[in-house]
Amino acid sequence: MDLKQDSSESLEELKMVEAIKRGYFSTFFAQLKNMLIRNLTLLRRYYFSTIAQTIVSPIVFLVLMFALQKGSNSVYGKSILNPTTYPLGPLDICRGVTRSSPCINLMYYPKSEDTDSIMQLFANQNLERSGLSPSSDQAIKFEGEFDLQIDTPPNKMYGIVSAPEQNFIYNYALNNPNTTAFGITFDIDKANDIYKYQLWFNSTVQRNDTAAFNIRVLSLLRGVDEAIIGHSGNSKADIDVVLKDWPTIPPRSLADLVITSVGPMFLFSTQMVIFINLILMIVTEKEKKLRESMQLAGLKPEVYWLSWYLAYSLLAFICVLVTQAMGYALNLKVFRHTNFFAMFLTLFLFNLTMLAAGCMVSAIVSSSQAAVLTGVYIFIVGLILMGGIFTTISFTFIWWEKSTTPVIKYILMAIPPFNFGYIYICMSLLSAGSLDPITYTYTPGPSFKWANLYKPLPSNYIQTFNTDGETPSIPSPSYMLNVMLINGLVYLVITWYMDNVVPNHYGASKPLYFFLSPKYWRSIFGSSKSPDEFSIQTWINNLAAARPPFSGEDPDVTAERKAVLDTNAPYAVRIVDLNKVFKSGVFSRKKFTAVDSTCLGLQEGEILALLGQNGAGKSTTMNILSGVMNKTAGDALFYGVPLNDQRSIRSMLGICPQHDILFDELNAVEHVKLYAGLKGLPQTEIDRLLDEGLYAVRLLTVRNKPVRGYSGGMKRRLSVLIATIGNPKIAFFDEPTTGMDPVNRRHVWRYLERFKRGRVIILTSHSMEEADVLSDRVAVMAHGKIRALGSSIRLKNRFGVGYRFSMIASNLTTTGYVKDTIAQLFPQAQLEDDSAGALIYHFDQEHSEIVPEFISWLEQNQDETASEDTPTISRGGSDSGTVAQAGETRGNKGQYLISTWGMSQTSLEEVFLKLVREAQEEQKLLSDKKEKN
Ligand SMILES: Nc1ncnc2c1ncn2[C@@H]1O[C@H](COP(=O)(O)OP(=O)(O)OP(=O)(O)O)[C@@H](O)[C@H]1O
Repeated sequence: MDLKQDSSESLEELKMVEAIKRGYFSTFFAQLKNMLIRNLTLLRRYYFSTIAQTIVSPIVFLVLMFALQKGSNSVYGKSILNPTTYPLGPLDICRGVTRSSPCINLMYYPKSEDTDSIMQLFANQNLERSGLSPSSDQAIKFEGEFDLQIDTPPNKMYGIVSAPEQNFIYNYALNNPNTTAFGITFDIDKANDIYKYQLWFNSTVQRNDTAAFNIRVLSLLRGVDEAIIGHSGNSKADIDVVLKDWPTIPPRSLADLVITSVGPMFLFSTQMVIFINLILMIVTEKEKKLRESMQLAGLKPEVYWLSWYLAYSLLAFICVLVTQAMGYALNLKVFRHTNFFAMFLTLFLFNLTMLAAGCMVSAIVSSSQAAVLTGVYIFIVGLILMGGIFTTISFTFIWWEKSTTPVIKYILMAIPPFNFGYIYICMSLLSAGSLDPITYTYTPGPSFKWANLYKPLPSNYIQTFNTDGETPSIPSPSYMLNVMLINGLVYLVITWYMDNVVPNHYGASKPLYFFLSPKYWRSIFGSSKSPDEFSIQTWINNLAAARPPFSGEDPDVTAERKAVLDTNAPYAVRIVDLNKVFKSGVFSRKKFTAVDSTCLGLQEGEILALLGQNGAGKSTTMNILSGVMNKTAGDALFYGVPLNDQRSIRSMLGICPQHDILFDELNAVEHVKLYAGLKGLPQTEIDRLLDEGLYAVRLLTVRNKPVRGYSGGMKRRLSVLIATIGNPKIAFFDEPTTGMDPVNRRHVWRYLERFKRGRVIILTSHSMEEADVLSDRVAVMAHGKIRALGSSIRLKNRFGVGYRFSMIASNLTTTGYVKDTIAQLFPQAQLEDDSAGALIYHFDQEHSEIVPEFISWLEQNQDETASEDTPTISRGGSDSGTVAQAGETRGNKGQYLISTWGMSQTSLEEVFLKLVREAQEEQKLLSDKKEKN
């Protein structure tokens, strides 16, 4: 070993050891620096999510907050220049537990001459003030005695009655809640003109509006004070009033107030799990190219969407039923007292609409990371929106108030959660009851019937902020159901549009106005031009841009270029002047040609191997031909069908992509059934595939194992089998045997060899052996151009480096003699190697006629006995085509100059390397020239 090199390597090692031995903190900071660089690079690469997290997030939520504040300000921010006047009128008659149930207006104690007189006076003045006749039902009359027991609720409307004892008023109100509007206990010192009384009112009574600050209490106070003054005759009488609330006991039934106000938020959240999952499933399939793969197998996009939509609708259906069952089980009033079908329709339609919204998002978003992010965004925004709007019932109806700009209402109605929340609140108010937020008055709900869907909520349930006293004209729940239906339909239309115009993984998309093109509709409804109507000549004429041969182009490639333009040539596949130009970056104007004017004609039963170094343009060519990538120029004709008629072409294509596109959770049998089903194969053919097909690619024993447990080679074999399902007329195999062991590779070769009959196959490979064994013709690509084309033999003959002979001299002393003799007899032979008696000679291709003569010379000079135990030397690559070997019995022996010899012809690999080297030199010259200019 070289000492110098040895010592420098040791030095390097020492430095590394030193570096590793650095202190904890220096290592810590060095690692931190590297990880920070990595993380920031990742954040830059995932710019979509980075922008969403840092910029979009605060903007969206603050705008939302701002909008809610603006909505609220539009109510509270109004100046009230003409405030409403509230004249202090008479005391209205009481209302019982419900509006029409019996009640007592006023109960007083003690019963005495004074109190009777005061109450009588009060009744008279009140009647006068109310303008009612004494016989009116609305008049509050002085009745004196009260004829009911403490535990008997009133059976009619009582006016002013006296209580039989001190605690009667208190106990009666306690035993019969919400039946007595007011109570008064007097403490009168007539001698000194001191009139004290305690006024009982009920701050929780339903509908009686008797809270301390209520106008009814004021009316009563004023009336009683007037009566006292009238009774005493002294306007300066000392009147002292104490207000006291009734005792309260909890009502027998409480409103599900929390469920009313937060119900929309919670039911929205229940649905969002399904919504986010739908987006994730569809986008993940897009990201993994699984959808593309199924579409290549003939799956119609509309079927794809519908299949997901229906599958998730089923989940939504179950989710809604479980929600309702839980509502019943938990005895929630909003579920129990709402018509089952009305609730089901509302929940299910909301789910369907949200699923349509999910499809729309999936059509726009391309990565699973962005999908989750978008789903979570929608969830949070929806939650805030629902929290902001529906937790205060008045906000539900504010949008229909005259003072609210109608445009806000229309914007909100474009969002399904808003429409759902509105319907839910209507149901809830009628079924779960409601509580007046100002008076804390509970209103029980009568229940929500099917007919209520078609009627706006009764005005007494509508809570508003408005100050003009007008009840807003709100829509019926069925109107909002229709709006939700329209939401869903609009989302589905946007899904269809976006699915067509948003570029797929390979950057292919339709123009923004695609739906205006009759060609699009023809392709959907299957009336594309039949091959008979199609004129190849016209097609070729339209491709007038077909380029002239490149300077220095190989004559075989040029000949092919001409041949594909010949309409009489019996090609099943014609590729004419195919081009693909990529932009170097999103914002870059630099362009890069990945496929450069490719022309190829393929006949039925032919396998063409596309060879080329990494990045030569093989996969790009395959992707364009498969229709997943848009071409920049040129075209291809498959059995008379042009490339843009993808629906027709896909029915005759079989594709094995470079990277396995398989469903991890499905096994081989399920894959075969899926793709066979998409191709519409009969059951007998599916059964045949499951037996013979899986056997041919050696997957029979693992056919029921999920693909996630397959080795790389197994996955590849399954991909090969899938590409052959449905007897495609044309099949593309992009590196079909990569990662396979030699045994399985041979099984696949045998399978493809049988499969090629009556079809056209294009395969790419990095295995020269594969190309040699399988292909009828080989096309070598470099820098997007086809450099050489022809059978493997032809390429070897045309581009081969000739023949190589290796030999070992019979002993070391004869080596010099052998060399001299060969130099003298065969001056064309070039000595390539000479070490320890082993000689390697090389004949150029143009001297191939001398080769037989040289072989015969070697045979004559070989020591037969020595050859038996001397290993044969063969050079020229593992796949070299050795045509002769030493050790055979020969006739006339010469001087026995050599003990053994071997010969090899140029391998395809050498041809390939030579062509690639030439292409690289050419490319370098070209770029040097560009740089100089
Ligand atoms: N979507 C794309 N955007 C930009 N450049 C691309 C895109 N796809 C491929 N390329 C570029 O086009 C060139 C050809 O790529 P292609 O995948 O066709 O090569 P290949 O011959 O199949 O290579 P390999 O043997 O490694 O699969 C490469 O330089 C590649 O970087």
